[in-house]
Amino acid sequence: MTINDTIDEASLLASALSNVSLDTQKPEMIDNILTNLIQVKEKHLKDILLNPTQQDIEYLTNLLSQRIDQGRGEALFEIGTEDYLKCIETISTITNTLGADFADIDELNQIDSTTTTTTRSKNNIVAHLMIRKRPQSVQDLLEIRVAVVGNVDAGKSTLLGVLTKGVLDDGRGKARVNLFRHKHEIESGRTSSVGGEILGFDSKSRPILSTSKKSFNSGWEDIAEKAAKVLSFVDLAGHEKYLKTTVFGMTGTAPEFAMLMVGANAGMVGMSKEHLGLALSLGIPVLVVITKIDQCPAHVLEKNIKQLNSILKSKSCRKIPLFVENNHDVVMTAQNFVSERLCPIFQVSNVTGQGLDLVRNFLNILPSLTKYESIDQPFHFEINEIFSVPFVGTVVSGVMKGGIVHIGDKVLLGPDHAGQFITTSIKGIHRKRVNIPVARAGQSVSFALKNVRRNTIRKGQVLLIYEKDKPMPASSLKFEAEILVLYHSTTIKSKYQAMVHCGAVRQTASIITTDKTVLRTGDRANVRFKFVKNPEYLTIGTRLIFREGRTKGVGKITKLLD
Ligand SMILES: Nc1nc2c(ncn2[C@@H]2O[C@H](COP(=O)(O)OP(=O)(O)OP(=O)(O)O)[C@@H](O)[C@H]2O)c(=O)[nH]1
Repeated sequence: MTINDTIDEASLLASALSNVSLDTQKPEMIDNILTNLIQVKEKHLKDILLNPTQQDIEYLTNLLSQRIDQGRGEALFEIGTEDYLKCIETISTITNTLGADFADIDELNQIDSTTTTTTRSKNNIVAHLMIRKRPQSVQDLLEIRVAVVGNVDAGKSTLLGVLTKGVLDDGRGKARVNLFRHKHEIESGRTSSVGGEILGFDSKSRPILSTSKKSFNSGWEDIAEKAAKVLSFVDLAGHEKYLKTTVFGMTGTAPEFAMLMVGANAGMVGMSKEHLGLALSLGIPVLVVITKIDQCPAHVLEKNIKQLNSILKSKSCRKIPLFVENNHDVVMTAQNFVSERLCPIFQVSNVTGQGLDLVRNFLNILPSLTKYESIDQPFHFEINEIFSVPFVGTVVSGVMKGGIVHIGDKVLLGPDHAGQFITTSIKGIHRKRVNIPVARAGQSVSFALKNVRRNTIRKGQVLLIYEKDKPMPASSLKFEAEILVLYHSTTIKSKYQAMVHCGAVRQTASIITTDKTVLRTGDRANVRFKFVKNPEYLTIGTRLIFREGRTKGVGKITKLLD
C-alpha cells in the first residue's frame, strides 16, 4: 500500500472532522484554559514579584486563587525575570497562603517549593511553574480521562505499565503483565476488555508510582490519597476483533483526550487509522506516542514518520503535527492542546526509557477540558458498568455528566423497557476505589444503589436528579440525527439497521426515514432512527457513531422524537 492509498483510507475514516457539523466546540474553553497560563512578563507584575508590598501580595494571591479555581485546582505560571530565586520566594509565600505547592516544570529534577533552591542559575530566562492545590480529600482530585488506542502490539499496555509502575519494560511484555484483566489475555498477550490504570501527580508535580506488586488496579487507593491530579487511562483494545469494545470505550467513558500509540517499526497499520478516525469523529484531541524507537532502524522510522505526518496533515485530518523534543515543546503543546488541530507527537522507548520524561511532563500539565459550568447543571450520570458487590449490593460505575450528588440523595434510574424511571437512592460513592461523600460533574465514580437488582439495570441507562412533583424525564425510541456515512459498500436506505453508539448507549437502531433516497459513502443527511429494543435517555448535540460490519458513520443528535 502506498502512502497515498493510506491517506485516502484515513481521509475517509476521518472525514467526519471537516464534514459533520462538529461545532467548533471550545472557543470559550480555550480562553478559559489559556487564561490559566498566567504570563508575568508585564513590567509591573515583574516588579511585584521582585519587591512585593503587602498589598501586592494580596493582589497576587487573589489573582492566583482565581486562576487555580478556573483550572480546577491548578494553574501554570510563566515567569521571566532577572532574579529567579527572589520570584520563587514571593510565589512560595503566596502558595503557602493558598494551601498550594508548585514545581518548576522546565527542570527535570523538579525543585521543592519549600526549599526555594535550584541547581543552576535561572536568571534572565523564562520559567514555568505548575501551581497546584494540596488536596484535602479524594473529592478534590483533578481527574483527566485519556483513551489509549492503537494497533495490536503498539505497546499500549506496556506504556501504561511503565508510566504507572515506574519500572522499564524488557521488550518481552514484562511491564504489561500487571494490567491484564482476564486469564486469556495473559496467555494471548492481548487486551480485550476496556481497562483502566491511573497515573497520579502530587501538588509538587511528582508522579506517584504504584509500588504494589499485586495485580491490576492495586494501589489505586494509595495513589488517589496522595495525588492532587490523576490521569485515568482507558486502555482500549487494539485488535479488530474487539472493535466493538473499543468504540464503546471511546464513546461511553467520555475521554477528554486520546493517546494513539504507534509502533516505530510498524507505522500506522491495522486498527490505528480506524482508531484515529474514531477520535476525530468524536472531536477528541489526539496525541501520538511512537513506541519501540530502541529497536527501529533509522530509515524505517523516517519512512513511518513521513507516513504519519502525511496522514495527520491530510485534508480530512487537518492536524498540525508537532514533534515534542524538549520541555519547551511540552509546555507549548500541552497548553494549546485544547485546540483539536494541534497533534503533539512523542517518540519513546519503554525499554530504555527515552522520551518517557516528556510524556510524563506533558500529562502532568495537561489541562482538563471539562466544562466548569457543568457542575451547575442538574445531576446526570451515565452508567457504563454494572456490578454486584457482596455485602454492598448493586453498584454502577460511569461518568458524571452534570451536577452534584451526595450520599443519601434520592435519584431516578432509567429508562426501562417502557421508558419509565424508578426512584432509588445513593447508598455509597467511590472515586478511584476510595469512599467519598459527594460526586461532581466531570468525575468518573461508582455508586452503590439502594434496593435495585443488578439484572434490572443495563449499560446506557442514566441516573438523574429526582424532583418531587416533577414529571418523569422523557426517553426516546426515535430521534433525528445529522449523519455522515464514512464507509458503505453499496447504498443505505430506510429500514437499514446498525449498532448506534452514543455516550454509554449502545443499541441497534433502524433508519426510518432520510432526507435522501439513498445514502452512499461520503453522503451527509438528516436521518430518523428508531431503536429496536428500548427507548433511551438522549440529549441533543451528543455525537454518535453507527456501524454494521464494515459500514460506519458518524453524526450528532439534532432532535428527540416521541
Ligand atoms: N523493544 C521494545 N519493546 C516494546 C516497547 N514497548 C512495548 N514493547 C513490547 O511490545 C510487545 C507488545 O506490547 P503491548 O503493550 O502488549 O502492546 P498493546 O498495544 O498493549 O497490545 P494489545 O493489548 O494486544 O492491544 C511487548 O512484548 C512489549 O514488551 C518498546 O518501547 N521497545
